[in-house]
Amino acid sequence: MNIALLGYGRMGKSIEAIALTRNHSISLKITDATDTYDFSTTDVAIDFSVPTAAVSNIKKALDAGVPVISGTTGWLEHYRDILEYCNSKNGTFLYASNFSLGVNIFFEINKRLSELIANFPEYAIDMEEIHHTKKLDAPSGTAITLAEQIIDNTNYKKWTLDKANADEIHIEAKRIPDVPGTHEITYNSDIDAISIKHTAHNRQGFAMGAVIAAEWIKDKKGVFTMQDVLQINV
Ligand SMILES: NC(=O)C1=CN([C@@H]2O[C@H](COP(=O)(O)OP(=O)(O)OC[C@H]3O[C@@H](n4cnc5c(N)ncnc54)[C@H](OP(=O)(O)O)[C@@H]3O)[C@@H](O)[C@H]2O)C=CC1
Ligand SMILES: O=C(O)C1=N[C@H](C(=O)O)C[C@H](O)C1
Repeated sequence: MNIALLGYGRMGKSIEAIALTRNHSISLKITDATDTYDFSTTDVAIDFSVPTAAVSNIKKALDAGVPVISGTTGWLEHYRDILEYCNSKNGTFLYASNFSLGVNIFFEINKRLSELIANFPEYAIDMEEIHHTKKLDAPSGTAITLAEQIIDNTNYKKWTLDKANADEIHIEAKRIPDVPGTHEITYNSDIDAISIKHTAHNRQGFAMGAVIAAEWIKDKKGVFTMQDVLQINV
């Protein structure tokens, strides 16, 4: 399979390394909006770029009739527009805030734990995410997914980076050099605390997940998620 890399930073390079070990080739590397987007030999495009470039990158791939995967975070206010755009082009699109198998298992645990805790208001929630200092967005896309899952199952109404009201989920976003990605959710009562935590040791899980998603999506039409790819259900 020929893969176009829309964004060739930390993740683009990790994806390239894994794609080559799985006998794929890289057809295109884009690092700037002024680059030439020649998709003529591309089977699937993978966008891991910057929040301000993701929408344009995704649309360019869809315009060329190329299935596109995006892992870029920080652009999700345009997610619905992209779904409509993809459908209007009879195209193929998959976004995930986190492509790693471990985090996708963690998402399912988070959903179940929040369902269980929903009936017990004595537990107050706190969420922490830690990433490297070069990360452009806060909170992380993964933290937003986790918070949205909890909001779907409980009386919490929204998430905030600031001091939270009782019906808000506080997300503490810490930036520490070289940390690939840590997410922890704690439910605290006067009596005890329940915590779940995922720690990425490196970027390999994200990159492997993106390549597996690209292999899976290649001949499909429509809008998909990593749940479709991994079929994890608790
Ligand atoms: N979903 C997931 O599983 C994961 C998502 N991410 C997300 O992926 C994104 C990229 O992360 P990471 O690789 O660490 O970031 P990097 O900053 O290392 O890479 C981003 C790259 O995009 C380039 N770029 C800038 N403008 C454009 C453009 N118009 N088109 C294409 N590329 C462009 C940058 O070039 P330059 O440096 O010259 O500006 C840079 O090389 C982030 O949003 C991050 O949050 C990261 C890990 C996992
Ligand atoms: O920027 C990163 O590095 C990461 N970004 C994603 C996010 O925002 O959740 C996924 C992972 O945590 C690493």
